Amino acid sequence: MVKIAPSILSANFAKLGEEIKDVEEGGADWIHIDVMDGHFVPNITMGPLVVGAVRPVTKLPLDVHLMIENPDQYLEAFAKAGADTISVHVEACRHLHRTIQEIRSLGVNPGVVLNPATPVEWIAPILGDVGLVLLMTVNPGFGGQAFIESVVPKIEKLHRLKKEQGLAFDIEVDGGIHPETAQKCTQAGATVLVAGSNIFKSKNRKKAIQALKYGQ
Ligand SMILES: O=C(CO)[C@@H](O)[C@H](O)COP(=O)(O)O
Repeated sequence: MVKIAPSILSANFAKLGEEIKDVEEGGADWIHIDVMDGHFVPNITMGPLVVGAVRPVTKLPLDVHLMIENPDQYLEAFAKAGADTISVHVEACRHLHRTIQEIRSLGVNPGVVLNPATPVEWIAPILGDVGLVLLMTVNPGFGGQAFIESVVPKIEKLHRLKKEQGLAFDIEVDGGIHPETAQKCTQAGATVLVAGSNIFKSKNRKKAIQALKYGQ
C-alpha cells in the first residue's frame, strides 16, 4: 500500500502541533518536513529546531527533505532533532556517496532527491546505498505548483532499475500531488506520495488522505 506523507509546508504554522495530530488521525504514514535555505531554493522555511519541536507531537516517522546548500554541515543536527529519514539533493552534493554514508552512520534512513530536470542515471551508482529516492514533480521551493508530467517516465525508469537490481528503496514523489496525479505516480511505481496543499487546504484531511491512498 502506498504511503502518504503530508508536507507541513502547507500547514498553519501557528498551530503546527494540532495540524500534525489532525493528519496523523486522518491516516498519514509519514510527516514530510521541507527545509529550505534561500540559496539552493528561493525560499526559507525551517530547521532542526522545528524538527525537534515536532518530534514529541507524533509517533509517525519524520521525513526531512533538505533543500539546502552544503547539507553535510547540518546532518548531525537534524539526526539529533529526531529525523527518521534525511534526503539530500544530488544537485547539492559534491560527494554524494560520502553524504549518504554519513546519514546512515547517524542511524537515519538516507534518501537522495532529484530535481525534475535531473536524469535518473545520475544516481544509478548509489541506488544500493539509499533507503529512499525522491523524484521532485515540481521545481522545489514552493507548495501549490502544477505537477510536471515529464517526470512520470522517470518514475517508471527508476522502478525498472529497482526491480532489475532487486532493491527495496522507496520511490517518493513530491509536488502537485492530488488524486489524479497520485494515481499516475503509483501506477508508474511510486511508493510514497508527498502532498501539501491537497491535504492541508482541504476541510476534511482524512478524506483527502484516503483519496490519495485509495483513489476517489
Ligand atoms: O518540497 C516541496 C516544494 O519544494 C513540496 O513538499 C511541497 O510542499 C509540495 O506542495 P504541494 O505541491 O503538494 O502543494
